[in-house]
Amino acid sequence: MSQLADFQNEIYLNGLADVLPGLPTDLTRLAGAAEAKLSATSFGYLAGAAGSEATARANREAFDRWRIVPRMLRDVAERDLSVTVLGTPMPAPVLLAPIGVQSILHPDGELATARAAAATGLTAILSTAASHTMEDVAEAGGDGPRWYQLYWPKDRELAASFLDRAKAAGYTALVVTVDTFTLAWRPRDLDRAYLPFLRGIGVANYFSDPVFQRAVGGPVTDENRQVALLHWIGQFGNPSLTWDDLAWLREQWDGPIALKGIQHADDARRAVDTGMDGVVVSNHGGRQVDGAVASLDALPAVVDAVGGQIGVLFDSGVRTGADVAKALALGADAVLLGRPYAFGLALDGEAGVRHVLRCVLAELELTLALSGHRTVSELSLDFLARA
Ligand SMILES: Cc1cc2nc3c(=O)[nH]c(=O)nc-3n(C[C@H](O)[C@H](O)[C@H](O)COP(=O)(O)O)c2cc1C
Ligand SMILES: O=C(O)C(=O)c1ccccc1
Repeated sequence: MSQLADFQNEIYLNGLADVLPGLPTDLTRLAGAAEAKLSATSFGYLAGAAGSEATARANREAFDRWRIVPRMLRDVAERDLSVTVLGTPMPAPVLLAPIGVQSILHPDGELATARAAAATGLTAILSTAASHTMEDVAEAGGDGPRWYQLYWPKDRELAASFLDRAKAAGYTALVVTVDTFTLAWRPRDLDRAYLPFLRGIGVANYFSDPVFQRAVGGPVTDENRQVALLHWIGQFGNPSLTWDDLAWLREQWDGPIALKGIQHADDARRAVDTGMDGVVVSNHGGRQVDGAVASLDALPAVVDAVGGQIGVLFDSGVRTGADVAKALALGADAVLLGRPYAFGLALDGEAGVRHVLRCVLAELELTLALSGHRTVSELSLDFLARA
């Protein structure tokens, strides 16, 4: 029977106070609620995007241009949305996108996110730029599945150290973000001259690293803090990387690897050719190249190009369960949820993230069932029509 959609029954039967942390169930309303709670700088960093934010808007508009065409009388009594993606079994094809610096949203930051993900059985992808160390986040997540996102630093030894630590802490798959070797032109942050890192947020995994510490003359203290921050700025991204470097990465990590930030079919094919296990079709939520194509519009060509040889994950612009269903119908194997769960974190910590995840999963299952689908594999382009 239905499991993920049980959240709906729980709300109706047990009442609002017992089930909901007072947050909207229309997930498109989360941003407004979070804005009222956060400082202008934190909200600006989270909700903002690159340039005129045209690509961030385009991500949403692309979803609106597809409409679902429900099918009837197909016996959807037994539903099962579970899938296995890059070796990880999941109750539904939804993961938590890597979002750095989460302590600007809530003091528990990534620890709360890891706990909420574990409670719902979903996989959280931890950012290299997390505000808590990957070891502490792994402990918070307990038995829950976890993947690690790499921001590939200039120093290979530091990169290798990150990967060793991630392996030791039980992260099973690696997501390498290739669209952000530097932050883009982001007016909301520029107008306030706000960067979390310069306030020491998002550097926990660097400052705690033995290779990093060696480079700054020992553990980071008040004395060498400025040196450490400057070293971080110099190390964070590597604009010289090419496809050839992936061979080295492949040697360092024996689990699955996915490249995050792929938009072009030829890049997706190169990911296959270089032995990657997956790609994440993403424009970083419109935060990098303003004017870039909507991520959903880039998805079909990538799906076509890889022809099932490797996994295709998707993010940017997903806000509701129906959005997840649309991306799956267009060929994604799974979808990463970004800002929505971060809004939940800002609003109510672990409970807020759990709320958002449960709403998305319930809405996804109801959308599929009410449209005549029992499993994710039954979805096809037939599910959609152009608006
Ligand atoms: C505040 C914030 C921080 C982010 N930090 C990272 C990060 O550390 N690593 C990364 O690969 N992507 C990062 N992303 C991008 C997300 O992983 C994801 O691609 C994006 O949020 C998806 O778009 P959506 O928010 O519209 O769903 C960040 C996004 C936001 C909003
Ligand atoms: O803000 C971002 O989009 C992002 O990816 C990032 C990069 C470095 C540190 C924290 C977040």
